Amino acid sequence: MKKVVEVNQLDKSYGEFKAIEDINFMIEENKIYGLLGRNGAGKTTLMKLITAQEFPTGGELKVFGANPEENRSVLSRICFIKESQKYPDNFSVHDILKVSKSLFPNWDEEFAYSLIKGFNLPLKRKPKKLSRGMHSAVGVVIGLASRAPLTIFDEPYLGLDAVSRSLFYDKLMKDYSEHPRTVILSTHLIDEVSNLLEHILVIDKGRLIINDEAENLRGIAYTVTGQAARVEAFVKNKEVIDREPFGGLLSATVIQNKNSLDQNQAATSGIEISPLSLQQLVVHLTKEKSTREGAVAQ
Ligand SMILES: Nc1ncnc2c1ncn2[C@@H]1O[C@H](COP(=O)(O)OP(=O)(O)OP(=O)(O)O)[C@@H](O)[C@H]1O
Repeated sequence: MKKVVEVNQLDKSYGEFKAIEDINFMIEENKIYGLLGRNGAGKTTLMKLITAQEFPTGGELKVFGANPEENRSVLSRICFIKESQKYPDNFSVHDILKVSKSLFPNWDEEFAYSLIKGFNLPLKRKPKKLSRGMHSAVGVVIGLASRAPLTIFDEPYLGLDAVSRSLFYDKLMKDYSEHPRTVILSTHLIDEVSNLLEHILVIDKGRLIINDEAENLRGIAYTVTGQAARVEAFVKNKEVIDREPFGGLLSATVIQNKNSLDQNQAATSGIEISPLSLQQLVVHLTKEKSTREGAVAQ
């Protein structure tokens, strides 16, 4: 297993404010990572550190085994598509593709133009004249066609409609299976992409609170719903991360493997057990009243 990114005790402060605090993780080659968290959690800051657009104030960061700062051999292997990516005003979409081709050694011209067609992008139009969704689609095309060994998408689809987002996910999956590479996808549309993601990193207030395989997370939390007293009895001694009462009913969210939940007891008490989606799990773990920081980080 090759390490693409290694982060040890990483800190990034802006003056007194700690945007990233004591983060440790590793990104392996040829996997799709989801970088998730609330607004202002520190996701973009972390991506900027990895791509050497910002510099750490503490700790160690290695990308492809080296410090990425002003390191051409590292940076030439990265494609970072940012939310609201900027392009020169006088460039047409065609010009942007031409420059991209010269920047990315693995660029696939044919793939790029097939994506342009798929997203209905007008080649001669300048960025200022593109709709918001079209503007995002240009970034998506570059990110995919770059085939960069480390491709990072930071909320790449502002304004992209559901059809175009679905096209993005399909193309990403298909191309990734034919040309494996490492992808980091930061998004708030977690349910939409949860099937694509193989490993999940969740940041909350600058700290890493989840670092786990998506598969493991799919089975760690359940919602238990039923008559309030029976639910309370059922969840006694279990780790409850949320309680939502309504009328005489209670919906409690527990962190527990379903296999170790007593299905018979649930059935006889008229309790329903349903798995929490990745999005619900992230919401539960990062909402304000949560005091679970660090609880599930490895
Ligand atoms: N240059 C800067 N100077 C001061 N504070 C900054 C700077 N850049 C980012 N921050 C702060 O660092 C924190 C993390 O910001 P960041 O952009 O990394 O969040 P994010 O997780 O990407 O959020 P979003 O989901 O809203 O894009 C925020 O509080 C932000 O205001």
